[in-house]
Amino acid sequence: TQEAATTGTGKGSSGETVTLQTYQSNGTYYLYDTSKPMDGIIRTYTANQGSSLPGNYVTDADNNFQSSNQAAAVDAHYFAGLTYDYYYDTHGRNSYDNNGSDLISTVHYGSNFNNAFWNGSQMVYGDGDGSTFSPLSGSLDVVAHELTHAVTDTTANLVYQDQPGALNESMSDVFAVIVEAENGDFDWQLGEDIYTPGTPGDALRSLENPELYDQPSHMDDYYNTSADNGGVHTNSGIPNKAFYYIANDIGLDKSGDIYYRALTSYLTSQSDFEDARNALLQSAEDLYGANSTEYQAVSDGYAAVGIG
Ligand SMILES: Cc1cc(C(=O)NCC(F)(F)F)no1
Ligand SMILES: [Ca+2]
Ligand SMILES: [Zn+2]
Repeated sequence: TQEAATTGTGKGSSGETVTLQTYQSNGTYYLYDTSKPMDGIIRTYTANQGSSLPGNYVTDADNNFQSSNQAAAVDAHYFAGLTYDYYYDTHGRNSYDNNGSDLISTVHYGSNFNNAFWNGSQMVYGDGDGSTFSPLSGSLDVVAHELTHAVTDTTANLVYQDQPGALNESMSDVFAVIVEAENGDFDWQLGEDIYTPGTPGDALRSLENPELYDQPSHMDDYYNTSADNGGVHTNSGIPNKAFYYIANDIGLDKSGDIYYRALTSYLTSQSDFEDARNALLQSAEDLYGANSTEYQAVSDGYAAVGIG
C-alpha cells in the first residue's frame, strides 16, 4: 500500500477554508494529523448520529474536506491542532497528558445533542438542535474548554463536584479564553460562535459578566445546589470573574503562566476556591516575586470576588 502524511484543505462551519494535516492511504485521505512534535497525533472521527465511540474516521477522496457534513469534523480537527499548539508552544506540554497521547475527537455524536464533553479518553461533540446550539466543535473556545478538562484530569485532577468542580469548569473557561485570544479572537465569552445561532451576540457564559447568564460573580451569591454536580457550571462564575480581574490587570500571557503553574504544580483533587487563591499566589510568587504587581493582581482579583 502507498501511505503518506499529506496537507489538505477543509471548510469549517464558519465557511472559511483552512489548511488541514491529513493522511493518505490507498488513495483515501483521513483526518489524521501526524505533524505534531514527538509524534503527537490528532485523529478525528464521526459517530454518524450514533453514540458508539470513536466511530468512523472522517475521510475524503480528494483531500479537500468541503462538504457540509464534514464541517464539524474540519472544525474539531483544526481547533484541536490549535489547542495542541498552544499547550506545546506556550507551556512545553506535549498533548493533554504531557506524554504525547493522541488527541481523539468525534463529531456528529447523538441526535440533536446539545453539548460537548471529554469522556476521559477523547473529545465528543454533538450537533446541537439547531436552535440552542449549532454543531459544538464550531467554536475554538469550546474545543479548548474540553481539551483543558483533559489537562486538568491528568494534573490537579479536580473532583467534578462542588467547589473543586466549579474550579475544574473555570480552568476550562480560562484556557478557552486564552487559546482563542492567542489565535486572534479575544473575547470574554464562552461558546458565542455556536450558542443560539438565531440570536447574535449571546453566549453560554461570560467571564466579564457572569450574571448575564445566571452565574454568580461573588462568594456572597454562591449557589448551593445538588444539581449539576453541585452547580459546577454556575459557581464557576466566581473564579471566572477573579480571572477576568487578574487578566485585566496583568494581561492574558502572564495570567496564563500563573494559572498553568497553579493547575499543574499546586492544585489537587479536592482544592477549593481558597486553595485556588493560595495556589495562584504561590505561582505568582514563584514566577514574579512576592512583592510583584502580578502577585498583587491575584490577591486583588480574589478579594474582589470575596475570597481571601
Ligand atoms: C449547563 C451546562 C453547561 C455545559 C457546558 O459548559 N458544556 C461544555 C460546552 F463546551 F459545551 F460549553 N454543560 O452543561
Ligand atoms: Ca469566546
Ligand atoms: Zn466543562
